[in-house]
Parts: sequence; structure tokens; C-alpha cells
Amino acid sequence: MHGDNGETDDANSVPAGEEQLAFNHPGGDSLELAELLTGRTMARRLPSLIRRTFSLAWEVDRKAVVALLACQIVSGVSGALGLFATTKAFSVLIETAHDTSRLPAAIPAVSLLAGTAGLRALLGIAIQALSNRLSPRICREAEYKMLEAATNAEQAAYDHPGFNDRFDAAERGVDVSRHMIGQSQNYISSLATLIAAGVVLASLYPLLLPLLLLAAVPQAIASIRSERVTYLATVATHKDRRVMYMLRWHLIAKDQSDQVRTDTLAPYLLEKYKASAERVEATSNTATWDRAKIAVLGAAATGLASSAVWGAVLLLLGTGRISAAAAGTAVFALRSAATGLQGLVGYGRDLLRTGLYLDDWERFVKEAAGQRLDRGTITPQPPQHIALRQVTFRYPEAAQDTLHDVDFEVRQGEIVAVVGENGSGKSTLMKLLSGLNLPTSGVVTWDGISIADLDPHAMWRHTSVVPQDFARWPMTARENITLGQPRPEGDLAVQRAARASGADDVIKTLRSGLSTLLAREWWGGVALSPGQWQRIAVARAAHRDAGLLVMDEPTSDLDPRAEHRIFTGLREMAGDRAVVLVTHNLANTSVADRVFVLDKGRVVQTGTFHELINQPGLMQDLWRLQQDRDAYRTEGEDT
Ligand SMILES: Nc1ncnc2c1ncn2[C@@H]1O[C@H](COP(=O)(O)OP(=O)(O)OP(=O)(O)O)[C@@H](O)[C@H]1O
Repeated sequence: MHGDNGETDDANSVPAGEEQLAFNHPGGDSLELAELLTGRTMARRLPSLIRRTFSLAWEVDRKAVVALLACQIVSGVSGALGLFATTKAFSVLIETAHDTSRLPAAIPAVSLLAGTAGLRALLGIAIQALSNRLSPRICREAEYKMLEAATNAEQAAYDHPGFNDRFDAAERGVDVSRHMIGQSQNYISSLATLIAAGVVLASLYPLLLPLLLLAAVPQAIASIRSERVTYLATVATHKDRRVMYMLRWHLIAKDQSDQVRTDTLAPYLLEKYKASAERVEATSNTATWDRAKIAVLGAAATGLASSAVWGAVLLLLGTGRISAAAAGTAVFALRSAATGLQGLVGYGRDLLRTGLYLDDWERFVKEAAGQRLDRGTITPQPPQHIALRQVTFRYPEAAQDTLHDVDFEVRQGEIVAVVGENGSGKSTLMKLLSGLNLPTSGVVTWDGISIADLDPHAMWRHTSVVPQDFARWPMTARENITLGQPRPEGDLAVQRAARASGADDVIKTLRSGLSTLLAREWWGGVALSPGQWQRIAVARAAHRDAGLLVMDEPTSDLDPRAEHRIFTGLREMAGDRAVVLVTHNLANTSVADRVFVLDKGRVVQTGTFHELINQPGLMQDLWRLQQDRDAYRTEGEDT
């Protein structure tokens, strides 16, 4: 298909060598599990899955678990008693077919039957209520653990291609965790029904028991195979489903909605979406057919096996090995056993599927996809001296180092600026200074202690960062500045920070001042312009009582007046902090005590602004280029 104007390339025709979006599935390990989706593994895994379900439930509500187990045991026993009572009543009825005077003999059995049926109905309601109480709590607990693991992962985790996929897989685990209790409980009650029926059959004629189990085999195999086909299809379509998810987001997200329209991009993106959707559909269709074939074969085999069982009952009756009453009882028990078996296989399969996703969740919770923060425990004081010594850094999976042998330092009360061309490694250096990333080699120290030995959370309490892409929290203006961590002076501190960044002018115009919600898209709050947001972000950093202040392009969206205000007030805002500043507007670096010039990941110059613009080198080159534009402008004004 082509776009409206006929000029859009077909998304399916990819030029040779063109890189394509590819996502790693959460580990070959899930695929391995699919390979292990066999009857034997199922039998081995199910008990441990049920144990796991109850231990998760135990963590959230012990009383409910005890009550649930008690109800299940009583329900199972009464189910078995009910079956015995049914068969007893049944045999009395058959034996007394021509002698009604013996009917009263059936009264105890019938009473027991009615009693157990009533009790089971009541217990069923109690079990349902307890499950409904437990399920959402299990799900919430699972989600809490997953979020806790995610926020305790290294920031670098997001640069590992597998991390997001593993997080997605864990989310699916959270989602299915709500079904665990129901599935476990249905599985257990099916097992109880089957055991009761098995005991009755074995007491009538022991050979019927293995025959019954034999009849169950084809159905079990078919169910497991069918589940395997489904799971493998899910794995096979994972990449395309992720691409579709991502494209859907790009097509409808507000941030790009203007460009999707003005760039007439929608047909091209939709074409890519369609190409992925078609591949998913093709795989799903194949899987549907495979499942249908398996179902037909399974049903035929089950039919044959059931005929053999019924034939055996008739044979036993015909040869006088069992009485008519026993045959009637056997028929009843067989029906009951069939229901139990069906449940056992069906719920067992559901539970196993849930278990596969739960494994993904558990792996993520245990190790945050191998990225759990695992650093030292030293609690630092506000840093007086931060240094990088011979630091080299390479992003995970990157082909080359981003920083090479960098030496850098900043002291309390100093303002240090970092400049360099795009991609020279300035933001990367900021991430190392603030401990978001650890160096690949070399060392970053806070007062002589390697940041790898510091408790990361304690360290970040002394860190204040304005990143290039700062967050716009859907909260009030006050919360956006305090970040839920107000200083003892309360709003006075907020207003002071707002004055330093120029955010006070923004707040003045807001309908409820600091209490205005800044989240128009979501909660009917107010929308700010990018520059107004940036003033709030700088106020946030000024407000934070942190020894290290890192500002990465803090004035990129600001008008000249606002930018001027921030840089002239920077020394005052800095107070006794160590300040590191990244900026492309080189004139702004005149406020700094020292300037570091980065080129392709190396520090190529250091000195004051005036020293650097007056000596040959990259800084002077960049400065001249900037002045060149100013000269053009001045020339334009003169003419
Ligand atoms: N998450 C990442 N994973 C892999 N490589 C990255 C990542 N972030 C940055 N890089 C690479 O590191 C290099 C330096 O990026 P960095 O963002 O530090 O540059 P910068 O100097 O801040 O650039 P700019 O002036 O454009 O902000 C770039 O070549 C970039 O491709």
C-alpha cells in the first residue's frame, strides 16, 4: 500500500542493509520453558506452583489462607462423602427396584447426600468470597514487588536491551497473578473429585481405576500440546507485538501528535503497523489450525479410550463380575471422575500458563533482570570534593567508549562548566558525577570514597540534577518544586527557589498559585509552555538541599531575560554547593570558576572562560563560530 500521495514507500520493502526495530524476548529461558511444557514437567511443576500461590497469599493475608484451606479440605471431604452417599443410595435404589419395602434403607445415604450437597454449596460461596478477597491483594503485592525491583535497578539497566522486555514480561506476570488463587483452588477441588471417584471405582473393581487413568491420557496430552502451540506463537509474535505497541504509542501520543499531522506521517506509520499486524495474524492463524488438529486427534483418542472404559464396565456386568447396582455406581463414579479429570487438565494447564508468566515476574523481582543496585553501604556527607580519575565509560552493548581517561574535579562552593560539541559526552559525564552510572574503568570519588562504595540512595539525597529532559510531574506547582520533600521553612523555601529560577513569574499567573495542578492532559490542571516548565525544573534543583548541583542545559528553552536572571543569580543559588553546569551558550561559562572542554569523550582543555577563548583550541573555535553569528546579526541591524 502507498500513502495518500502515492509517494510513501511500501513499509514491507526494506532496503538491503537497513536496520530494523528488534526487541529481545525476555530471555531464551522462557523458550526453554515452552520446550519443557510436557506432561511430566507439568506434573512436577504443578505442586510447586500451588505451593508458591499459597505462599504469596500467605504474605498478604494469613487468616484468609487458613480459612480458604480449611474450607477446601472440608469441601473435598464432603465431596467424597457425597459421592459415597450417592453410590450407596444408588445401589439401594437398584437393589430395591422390585421391593419398595427396603426403600427406608436408603434414607441415611440420601440424608448424607443432601447434607453434604448443602455444606458444599455453602463452602463454595465461602471459597469464592475468600478467593475474591485474596486475588486482588496478591496482584497488588506482586505489582508492588515488581515496582520496588524496578526502582532499585541501576539506571544503566535501561540501556540494556533486555531490561524493558523483562519488565514487560514481569508486568504480564503481575497481571495473571490475580488468577492464581482461583486456578489453584479449582485444580485442588478437581483433584478431590477425581480422588473420591477413584476410591469409589477401586472399591467396586480395582481394574477400573487404571482404565480410567488411561482414558485421561489423550485429553491431557492434547491440552498440553495445544498450550505449547499457544505459548510458542506468543513468543514468535513478541517482537512484532512490541513494534505495534510502540507504533500505536507514537501515533497517538500528544507529544508527537503535531508532527504526525504536519509531516503527514500517519500513512507510513500505519503501513508499518499493518505489516507487523499481518505477521502476527499469520502466526496466530497457523497456531489456531495446529490447535484445531490437536483438538480433533485428542477428541478422537479420548472417545476411543472412553469407549474402552464403558466396554469394560459392560463386560464386567455381562460376565457377572459386578452386580447391576455396582455397574450403576460405576457409571456414576465414571462421570464424576471425567468431570474431575477435565478440570484437572484444564485448570492444570491454566495454572501452568500462569506459572510461566509468574516465572518471568519472579526472575525480575529477584534480580531486576540482573541490574539490581548492588553497591556499598557507606552513607556520605554533603560532598566537599568530587573527582573523576582516569575514567573511561562505555554504555552497555555500545561498540565504543563514550568517555576516555577523563580527569575532572569540582569542590564545594565552586562552579565548573563543561562544554563540547554534540555527542562529546557531556551528559554522560553528568550521569557519572551524580552516580547514576558507574565508570567502566577508573574511579569517581566523593571525598575520596569511590561512589561504588556509597549507599546510592543516601548519595542521591545529596544530589540535585536538572537533566536535559527533565520530568514534568502531574502534580501541583509546589510538589513539582519540593518533590514531596519540603524544607523546614515550607513555602518560604519554595518561593526563594522560584525567585532564583524565574519560576515566581510563572507561579504568579497560575490560578491557585503554588497549589495549581500542572497536568492539563490528565486531571484538568494547567498546561505550561516548555520554557515555563524549565523554570520550574531549575527551581526544583535550587530548592533541594543537596551538596552537588548538576545542571545539563538548564536554560535551553528560556527567553534571554530568564536566562540572564539564572546566570547572574547562579553564584547566589549555588551557595556552598559544588555546581557543575553544561551549556552550549559559551558566554554563560564566564560565571564558572573553571571550564572543561570535551571532545569525542576526552577532556582536551581546562581553564577559565577568558583563558580558553584567548588560546588556540576547540573552545576558541566554538566561541568564534558563536560570535560569527552575532556579527551577522549586528551587521543586519546596522544596515
Ligand atoms: N543510553 C545510551 N546508550 C548508548 N549510547 C549512548 C547513550 N546515551 C548516549 N550515548 C552515546 O554517547 C555519546 C555521548 O552522548 P552524550 O549524551 O553524553 O553527549 P552530549 O555531549 O551530552 O551531547 P549533546 O550536546 O547533544 O547533549 C553519543 O555518541 C551517544 O550516542
